[in-house]
Amino acid sequence: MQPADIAAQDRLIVALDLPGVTEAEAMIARLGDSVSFYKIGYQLAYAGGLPLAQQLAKSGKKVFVDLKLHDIGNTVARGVESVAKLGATFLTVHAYPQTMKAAVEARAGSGLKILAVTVLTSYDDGDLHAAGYRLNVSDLVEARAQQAQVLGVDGLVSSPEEAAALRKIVGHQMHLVTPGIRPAGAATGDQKRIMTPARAIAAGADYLVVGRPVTEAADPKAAADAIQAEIEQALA
Ligand SMILES: O=c1ccn([C@@H]2O[C@H](COP(=O)(O)O)[C@@H](O)[C@H]2O)c(=O)[nH]1
Repeated sequence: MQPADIAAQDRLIVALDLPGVTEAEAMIARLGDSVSFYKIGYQLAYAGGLPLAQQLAKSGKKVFVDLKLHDIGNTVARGVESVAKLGATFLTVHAYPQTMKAAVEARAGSGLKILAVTVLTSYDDGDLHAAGYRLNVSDLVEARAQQAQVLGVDGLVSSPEEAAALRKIVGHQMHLVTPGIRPAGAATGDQKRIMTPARAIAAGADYLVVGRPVTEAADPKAAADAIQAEIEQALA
């Protein structure tokens, strides 16, 4: 799907980083029609969130299963086959060649799209060097994007800070999905490479992943509506 084909409302993906299914269902009910795309990550997946993912997909919402898989190829492939049965739209794997290759082969014939996590948005150059990498963030993101493209991965997860450079490398053939989104004045938390929703869209991001600025807002629906309005304005 080309970016022009993505409905504006689907560009906001709300991360349901909540303790359980009861809390997640309450948040989904509060957000109502304001949000059409949800992300289920570690916290909720390990607390019964995968059946909820299936239920959400059946109800017409789009679902991003953010499990950031990374293991030997066979294990990744079998995990991808299981997630493909949930009806989810996106599944993340870490951007290591063996992992990406196994995931892409295993999702063939299903509607599931594989996203490769390039460099986590909570990392800066110092964090990468502390982890033993010689490359800085932008060089590693770009190198991994090139490998992902060659391997047929469907999309990339990066900070919006890298979106413009990634567009030049991968064109419009891959989805650019960007966490690290902070509306002006929002708390940064543990994110290090951040942008506002408007700047992320202007930089070329297709999808914006937003968790705490929505789920921890006093009025989550109003927070989501404000981000949707910012996205629409940036697209106009
Ligand atoms: O590089 C990455 C990859 C994934 N994430 C996930 O996105 C959300 C962001 O939540 P906020 O509360 O808006 O910070 C969260 O679920 C992460 O696991 C990411 O932040 N960075």
